[in-house]
Amino acid sequence: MLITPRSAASCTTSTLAARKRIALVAHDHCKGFLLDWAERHKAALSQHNLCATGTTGQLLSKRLELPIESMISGPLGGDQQVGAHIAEQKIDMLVFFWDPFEPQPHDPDIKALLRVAAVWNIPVASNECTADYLLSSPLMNQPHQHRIPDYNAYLKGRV
Ligand SMILES: O=C(CO)COP(=O)(O)O
Repeated sequence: MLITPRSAASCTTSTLAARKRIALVAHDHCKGFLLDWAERHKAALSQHNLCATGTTGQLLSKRLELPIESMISGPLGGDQQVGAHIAEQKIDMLVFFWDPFEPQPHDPDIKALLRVAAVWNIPVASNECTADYLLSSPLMNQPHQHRIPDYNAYLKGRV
């Protein structure tokens, strides 16, 4: 039996530019890993536009000395802010070292962020190894067409 993706009818494509808009996020026990990873990849990251949740962003800009747009701190709404930017197609890629060992007070926000990243089909790295693979992809520095929800068709079907 051929299984058609449920959302196939309401998808379209969009192009991720060669210069990506990358969001960087890490939970407290993972911040050291993200900072070390980002420092190792500073040259590659400097080719892109970077943003981050509040604390992560402050630490990263100190360490990397690169321009980084810092949003609100995660527990105060930063995950939601990043998620909103993804839904608005203002963020192309998410590197989120979330902590698999610690419960977080803003767990619903974290789930929502990861969900919206899946909805908008952007590349997501949730650990260092995947982040290495992502950054070494040839697609990092070239335009890349990806499938996204067709919002106009979605609305048309609802009103
Ligand atoms: O809590 C976070 C992600 O869920 C990260 O927030 P901070 O970068 O402000 O610590």
